[in-house]
Amino acid sequence: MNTFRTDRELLRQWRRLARSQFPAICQPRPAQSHKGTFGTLGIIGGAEGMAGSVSLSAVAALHCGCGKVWLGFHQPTLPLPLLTQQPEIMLATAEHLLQRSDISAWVIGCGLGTHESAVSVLKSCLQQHNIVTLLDADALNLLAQQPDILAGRKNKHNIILTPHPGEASRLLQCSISEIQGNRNQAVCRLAAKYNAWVVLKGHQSLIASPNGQVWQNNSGNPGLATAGSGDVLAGIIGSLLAQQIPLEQAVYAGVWLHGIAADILAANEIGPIGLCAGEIAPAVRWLRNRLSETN
Ligand SMILES: NC(=O)C1=CN([C@@H]2O[C@H](COP(=O)(O)OP(=O)(O)OC[C@H]3O[C@@H](n4cnc5c(N)ncnc54)[C@H](O)[C@@H]3O)[C@@H](O)[C@H]2O)[C@@H](O)CC1
Ligand SMILES: Nc1ncnc2c1ncn2[C@@H]1O[C@H](COP(=O)(O)OP(=O)(O)O)[C@@H](O)[C@H]1O
Repeated sequence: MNTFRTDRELLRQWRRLARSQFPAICQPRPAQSHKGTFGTLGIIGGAEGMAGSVSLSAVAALHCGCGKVWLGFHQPTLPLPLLTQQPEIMLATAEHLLQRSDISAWVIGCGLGTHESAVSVLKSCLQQHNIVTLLDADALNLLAQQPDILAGRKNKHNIILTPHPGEASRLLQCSISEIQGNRNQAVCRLAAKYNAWVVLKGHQSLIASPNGQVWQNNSGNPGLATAGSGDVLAGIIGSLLAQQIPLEQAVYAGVWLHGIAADILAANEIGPIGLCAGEIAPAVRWLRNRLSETN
């Protein structure tokens, strides 16, 4: 199941790059490890009609190696079909999940919606918990509408924003063409405005640190331009954060793994045309295991 053909030299190059730039994701699992060793990711979003978005994030997070995943749906009752699709994932309402104190990292926003009730869920997440938190999709749309949402937050350097150009244009109140016309400047402006880590997604995603250092990712292909692919990225980065991979490496490596997975899939005749977001996770799992092999 899910074995991918890859050119040996290419795999050697990926190993070299990963071991030099993000060594923490290349470590084999210690023999004495248990599920608690690899952290618990809490994912909040999935309002009515959008349960698929957080489900994609959660499945990707498990395939990327975190120990446990909790899904908190922004719905009064749980969407039951998901229970059978991936029974490893633990389910709760957003309200209940936010009461837990055993979460190692949060991802919030995929399919969250932008109603008033979503604002209070986002505020609770940011204010009750001071651990590393990734904001995507509707969490970014809410932040664009209410920039003071982050105001009560003690530590903003453990906040990661992952806008696509449309979300970036809302956050900076400018046009998408202005963002795309100078992506480097846009990602720096976002990092400075919110004093946070920012991934400006798209072809050659850019990552800016809160102090304005920019890194460009070169993996990936237009197969990733498909519904839910950003939700998968959020799950991958969240998974690495939950595993206590240092924040900088988790963000860089998450973006890189997501892109290489799409390249592996395309080389195996899965896309780029018609690649589905749910197909990315098994390729990420395969790749992480190849990177941690000793030869
Ligand atoms: N299965 C599911 O439940 C899915 C739920 N999703 C969720 O649906 C919600 C809304 O997503 P929508 O796609 O409707 O809204 P978006 O805000 O993502 O996109 C709306 C518009 O923004 C612009 N835009 C988006 N990406 C762009 C880019 N890369 N470059 C230039 N312009 C761009 C386009 O004009 C686009 O029509 C989010 O919360 C998201 O997480 C989506 O991720 C898709 C899958
Ligand atoms: N042409 C492309 N080349 C490389 N990566 C792409 C391309 N188009 C989209 N992507 C990647 O796919 C993901 C899309 O995310 P997003 O727009 O948030 O999707 P969704 O909201 O449907 O989940 C991002 O990680 C982005 O960098």
